[in-house]
Amino acid sequence: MATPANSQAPFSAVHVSRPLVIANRVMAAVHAALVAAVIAHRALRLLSAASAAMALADLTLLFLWVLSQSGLWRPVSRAAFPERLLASPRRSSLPGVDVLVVTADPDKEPALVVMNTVVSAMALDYPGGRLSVYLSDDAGSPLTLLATRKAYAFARAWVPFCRKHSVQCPWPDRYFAGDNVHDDRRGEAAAAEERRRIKEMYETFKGDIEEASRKQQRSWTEEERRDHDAHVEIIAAGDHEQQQRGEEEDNDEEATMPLLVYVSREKRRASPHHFKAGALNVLLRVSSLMSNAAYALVLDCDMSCNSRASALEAMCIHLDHRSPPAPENLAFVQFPQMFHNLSSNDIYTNDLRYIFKARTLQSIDRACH
Ligand SMILES: O=c1ccn([C@@H]2O[C@H](COP(=O)(O)OP(=O)(O)O[C@H]3O[C@H](CO)[C@@H](O)[C@H](O)[C@H]3O)[C@@H](O)[C@H]2O)c(=O)[nH]1
Ligand SMILES: [Mn+2]
Repeated sequence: MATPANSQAPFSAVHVSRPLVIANRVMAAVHAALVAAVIAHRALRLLSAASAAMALADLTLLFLWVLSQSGLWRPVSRAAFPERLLASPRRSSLPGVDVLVVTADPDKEPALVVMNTVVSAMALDYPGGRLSVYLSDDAGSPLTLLATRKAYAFARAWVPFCRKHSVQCPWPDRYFAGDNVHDDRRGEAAAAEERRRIKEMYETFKGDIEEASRKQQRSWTEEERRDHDAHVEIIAAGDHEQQQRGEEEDNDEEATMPLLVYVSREKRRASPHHFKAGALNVLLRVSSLMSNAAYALVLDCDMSCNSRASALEAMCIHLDHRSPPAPENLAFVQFPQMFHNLSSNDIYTNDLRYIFKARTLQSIDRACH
C-alpha cells in the first residue's frame, strides 16, 4: 500500500553542487583571462603569416574549450527513485514501452550479439504486460528468425531468473562474464545453483546459434538479403495471449513475459529502403497495431541494456508529478557511446577515458545505461 508520504515524494531529484559550481566558475574565469592574454598577444603580432597560423590554432582551441564548459558551468547530479514510483498509485497506470531493435546483416552483426540485445531488453525491470520488444531484420535472414525463436525460449528462463534475483545487468553475455560486481551473488548457495543452471542453458542457446550460423553461411545468398517478402511473426503468440488472459484474471504482472515480435519488411532491389530510418518506420507501424505503447526505446542491434533499472528510472523522470517534464524541458542528447569489448591495449582511447574516467560527465550521468 502506498503511504501518503510516499505518494507525495517526488520520483526523481536534481541536485546542484554549489561548491563545485563556484570552483568550476573560478577555474573558468582564470582560464578565460589567460586565454584572452594569449589571444591579445597573437593579435598584436598578426602581421607575420606564422603568427596568423598560431592565432588560428589558438582560436580553435578556445572554441573547443568554450564547448567543454557546457557540462561544467552548472554540474548537476540526478537521482531516480523507482521504489517510490512503484509504491504510488501510478504503478497501476504505467505507460507501455516498446523496444525497437534493428539489425541488417547477420555477417557483420552476429546473431548471438543481436539476441543478447533482444533478451536484455525483455529482462528490463518493467511489468511484462507493458513491455514489448520488436526486432527488425532487414536481411530477412532465416538464421535471425530461428535465433529469435530460440532467444524467446531462453528468455522464458532468463526473465524470471532476473526478476527473482533482482539481477542488475540483464545482458546475459556480460552477466555470465562476471564483471559486474553488483551481480556477484556467488555466496548464496541456492542462487549459485540456479545461476549455474541458467548459465548451462545460455551455453546451449549459444551453441545452437553458432551451429545454425555455420550452416546458414552455405545456403544464404546476397540476392535474398536485398529482395524478399515481408514477414511478421509474434514469437510464441499463443503463450502471450494466454498470459494476457491470465493477467486480466489475477493481475499477475510478475509472471508475464514481454511480447516479442520479429519483423522483416519487404525489400525490393528497385525501391529505396532508407536504412535504419526505414526499418524504424516499419517497426513503428507494426508496433502501433499491436502494443502501441506511449514510449519507444530504440536500440541498435549491438546496444544491449546493461541496467535493468533503466526503463523505470526513465519513467521516474517522465512521470514525476512534482515536475512533469514540459516539452521545453526535454531534450534529445547524443551521449558518447561506451564500449565493452575493446582491447586493453587500445592506443586510440576508444573507451573515451577522458569523458568517462578523467572527467565524469555528472550532468548527464543518468543517460549512461
Ligand atoms: O539498412 C539498414 C542499415 C542499418 N540498420 C541498423 O541500424 C543500426 C545502426 O547502423 P550501423 O551501421 O551499426 O551504424 P553505426 O555507425 O555503428 O552506429 C552509429 O551511427 C548510426 C548511423 O548514424 C546510428 O544509427 C547509431 O545510433 C550510431 O550508433 C544497426 O543496428 C543496423 O543493423 C538497419 O536496420 N538497416
Ligand atoms: Mn553499429
